Amino acid sequence: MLKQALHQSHYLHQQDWSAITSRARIGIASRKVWSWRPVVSMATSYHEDVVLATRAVRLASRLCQSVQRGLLKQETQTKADKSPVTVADYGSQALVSWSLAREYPSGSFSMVAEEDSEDLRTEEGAPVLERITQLVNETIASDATLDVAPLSKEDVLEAIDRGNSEGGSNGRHWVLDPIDGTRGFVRGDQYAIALGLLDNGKVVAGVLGCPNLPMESIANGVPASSNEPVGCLFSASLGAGATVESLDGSVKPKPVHVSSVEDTTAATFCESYESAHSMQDLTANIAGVLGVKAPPVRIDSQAKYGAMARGDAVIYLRFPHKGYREKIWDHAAGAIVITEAGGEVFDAAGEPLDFSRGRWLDLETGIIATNKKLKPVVLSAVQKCLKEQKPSAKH
Ligand SMILES: Nc1ncnc2c1ncn2[C@@H]1O[C@H](COP(=O)(O)O)[C@@H](OP(=O)(O)O)[C@H]1O
Ligand SMILES: [Mg+2]
Ligand SMILES: [Mg+2]
Ligand SMILES: [Mg+2]
Repeated sequence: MLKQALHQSHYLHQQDWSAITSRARIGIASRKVWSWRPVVSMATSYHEDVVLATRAVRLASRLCQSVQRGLLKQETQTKADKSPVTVADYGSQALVSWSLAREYPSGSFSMVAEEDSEDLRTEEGAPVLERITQLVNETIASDATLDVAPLSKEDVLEAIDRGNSEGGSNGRHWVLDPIDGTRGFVRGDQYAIALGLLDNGKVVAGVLGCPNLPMESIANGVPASSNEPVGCLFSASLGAGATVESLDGSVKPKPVHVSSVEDTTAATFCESYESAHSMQDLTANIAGVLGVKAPPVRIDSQAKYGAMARGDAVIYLRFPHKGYREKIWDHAAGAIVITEAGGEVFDAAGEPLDFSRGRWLDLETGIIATNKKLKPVVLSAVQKCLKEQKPSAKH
């Protein structure tokens, strides 16, 4: 009902919207005026949403960086689904949620996010919650632009649980993966803070904070050391293109474009570092059919989408093992960064990903990203290899 009411208010206030200059819109938006937002249309600008998302992702990135620097073993728990979750996953979700929700009138904020507070509300979770609250407050206190009272443990739990929306095809919903690539994070490798925005079921904006991704190309793998700054922030919004800037703000945003390579033998591909997340024998077959010569670039998280958006790799192949269901937060921000950089993200049927169905993505076997020119030939190689796959290894 609430979503329906908000949806209607977008229509009611469309005239107000068009009367306001874009400069004023940004100023007003940051002063918590949201109810007059229009429904998605060609004329809709999501610039101010990107500004808010960027601020939230930068804040969360600082917490993640600080935890990764001093990562202690006891700061990693195992969730029931056997994926690791750290105090940084929770802390990042609490910070992004807190940072965004304070810009909305009470009750009008909706977010679909990976984590929830259930384990933190148990006796065993009490010290973990204590630590998360401390990290969240340290991060807020270190930001000179934020002059607010410290959050209580209850505030932190509430902020985490604001991510419990079911999303769907109506209204606006933020989509958050507070740490994508937790395994990479724990290993000291790549991870991303991935924040997208859905408007009536379509991803309209996205920000990817990649604290360990070098600003220089990783086409030949991630260099062990580099003089270039490390830490990228990719952002995109519908019709406005995609950009990369440094996470610390020292390098200003510049437009990014996917690779224009048209010859698959000159193409490179990327995939998950974790072989449990994608069938690497299948992706090797697909690469073989395409005549790809270079070995795959294997990195964790949606940092792959960011790297691809600036041309570091030409094709992204992801084929989870049988029974795995993809979640929207693992792809929403990355998908818009790629599409706004001129690429395409699709499943094995060639269909774009459908983010309108709730917390899960229902798709036809696998996720593929590449440039528009290569889509048909990559798709045909994918379909050929899937057909030839032994029935036992099939999805
Ligand atoms: N068996 C599996 N198959 C495919 N993806 C999986 C998986 N188990 C976990 N994942 C997802 O893969 C994500 C990491 O992506 P990548 O493989 O590109 O590094 C994880 O995100 P989290 O780390 O946020 O849990 C998780 O959602
Ligand atoms: Mg996880
Ligand atoms: Mg994830
Ligand atoms: Mg995650």
